[in-house]
Amino acid sequence: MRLNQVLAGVTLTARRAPDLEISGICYDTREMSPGCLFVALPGYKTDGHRYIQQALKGGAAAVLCRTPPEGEGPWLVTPDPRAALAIVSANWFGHPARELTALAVTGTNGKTTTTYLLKAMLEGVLGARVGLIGTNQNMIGEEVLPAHRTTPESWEVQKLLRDMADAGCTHVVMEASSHALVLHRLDGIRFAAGIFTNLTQDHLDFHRTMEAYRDAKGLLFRQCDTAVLNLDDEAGRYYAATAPCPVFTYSERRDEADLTAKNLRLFPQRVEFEAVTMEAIARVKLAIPGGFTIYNALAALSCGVTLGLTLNDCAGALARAHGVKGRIEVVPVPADFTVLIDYAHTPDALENILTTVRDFTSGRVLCLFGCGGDRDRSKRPQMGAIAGNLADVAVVTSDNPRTEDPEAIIRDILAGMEGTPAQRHVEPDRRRAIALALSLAEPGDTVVLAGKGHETYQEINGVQHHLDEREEIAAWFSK
Ligand SMILES: CC(=O)N[C@H]1[C@@H](OP(=O)(O)OP(=O)(O)OC[C@H]2O[C@@H](n3ccc(=O)[nH]c3=O)[C@H](O)[C@@H]2O)O[C@H](CO)[C@@H](O)[C@@H]1O[C@H](C)C(=O)N[C@@H](C)C(=O)N[C@H](CCC(=O)O)C(=O)O
Ligand SMILES: Nc1ncnc2c1ncn2[C@@H]1O[C@H](COP(=O)(O)OP(=O)(O)OP(=O)(O)O)[C@@H](O)[C@H]1O
Ligand SMILES: N[C@H](CCC[C@H](N)C(=O)O)C(=O)O
Ligand SMILES: [Mg+2]
Repeated sequence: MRLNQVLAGVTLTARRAPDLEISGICYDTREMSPGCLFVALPGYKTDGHRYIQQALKGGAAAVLCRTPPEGEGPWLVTPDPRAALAIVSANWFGHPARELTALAVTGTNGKTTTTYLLKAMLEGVLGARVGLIGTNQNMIGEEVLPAHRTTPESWEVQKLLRDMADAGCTHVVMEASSHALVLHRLDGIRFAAGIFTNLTQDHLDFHRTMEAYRDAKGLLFRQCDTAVLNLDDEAGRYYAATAPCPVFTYSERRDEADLTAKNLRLFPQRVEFEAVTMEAIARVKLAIPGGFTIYNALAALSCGVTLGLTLNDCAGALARAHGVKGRIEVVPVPADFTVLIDYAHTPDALENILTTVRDFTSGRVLCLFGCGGDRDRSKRPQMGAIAGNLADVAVVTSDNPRTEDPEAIIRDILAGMEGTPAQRHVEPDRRRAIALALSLAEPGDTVVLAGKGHETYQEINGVQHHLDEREEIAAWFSK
């Protein structure tokens, strides 16, 4: 493709490059191919501008950057290379989002679950082929592709959208992380609906304050036809008052919402309720337990209604939907206690899962958990306090320590557990901690392994070591 075609819509403040042919676009010299346009991204760990000479030596046809390198080029200067990367990527792939009905889900918890409900709903009601982009995996219809982050870099997002459109997908549902919104990974995509689940503490290492975190998520609504908002959440009410697009609201508690849930019934393996709009009432049955599941269902149903589907059809499709890997996943075990794996890695999620489990447990609740390294540290004592107050037995261990000392992370957690009633065990090795938790379980108990959900690895010092909690549970029972 010609460089000028790729640059359409990009603000350029200086240019020392002719209109040459380029073979692709790249933002990392470690994954570069000759002839590409290298986009230098100013980063948090290093700066892509440091790698410009390396990129040129490696055969980059031109460089798009914020500060020009020494020499005559070929280079082009743009004030915000991350924003520019999104535009050139969309140009390269021919704006695939325009060929799809795109839906985005943002919020602290429930994004992955809600995207799966939406996919099941659109497939069930419309018989549509639906793409999915999110934490667990990316999907083109039924085809599964690995995911490395919740929302990939704009180049990867646009490539996935192209592949989806070419494969006959009519819809895409994706998670919009707050990082992605701030870092322009979704720029240039118009969403038919942007769905907000909830806002509670997470990622303060990146956003610094809850207001900044809220505003990051709010960026989504600048590029949506409709904002679908949880009116029971303070941030949801804030967006309802400030979103620059039409709003559709859902709630369990506020009758002024466009869609409400009535007659809620929680069972050990499912939830049931009535979904009510001005026009219709539908009975909803969803085979995922937990009070928070009702909110995820309301989010999906609201989105269906904004797309013009009937509430009844949407409810019918949800009745056939099932749970998501690593989200309140019950692991079958040959014992008279229950073991479940859940992705709760925020204070709010941990509180929700432990409260939910308590309602259906005749014996004790045992909670195994840790906290991720190189992430929001202020979550740690909060999660400690929640486990200490809501579980009967807490097994404190490691999550993904990343580059931090696991013992130091555990100390941060234990600080919040001071004076809480739970019986406490500390075992930094997660494998051994799982065995310990299982050995402590008695008939009627529930063991919750929290934090790693679908993950099948543990990241320690930049290396991903295989660790699948399902395998650990099976190994313990086969001993
Ligand atoms: C905080 C954050 O999001 N960081 C992202 C950001 O990294 P960065 O700005 O720090 O990049 P950097 O390492 O300083 O490098 C700057 C530039 O130099 C380039 N480079 C670097 C080295 C080299 O040898 N050659 C080279 O060209 C890099 O490719 C990059 O373009 O831009 C990079 C390129 O796209 C991303 O890989 C990186 O994601 C990192 C891996 C990450 O862990 N992100 C997490 C926090 C994240 O995005 N999480 C969210 C939310 C999760 C959720 O709640 O669900 C997600 O969407 O997954
Ligand atoms: N609506 C909800 N409200 C509060 N907690 C929830 C909700 N839905 C799910 N959870 C809890 O949060 C955990 C993560 O759920 P899910 O993966 O759907 O969220 P997510 O927003 O995609 O998370 P991430 O940001 O890590 O991708 C679940 O395992 C469960 O404990
Ligand atoms: N998307 C989240 C996932 C956290 C998962 C948890 N297992 C951890 O490592 O903290 C993050 O990157 O913060
Ligand atoms: Mg997710």
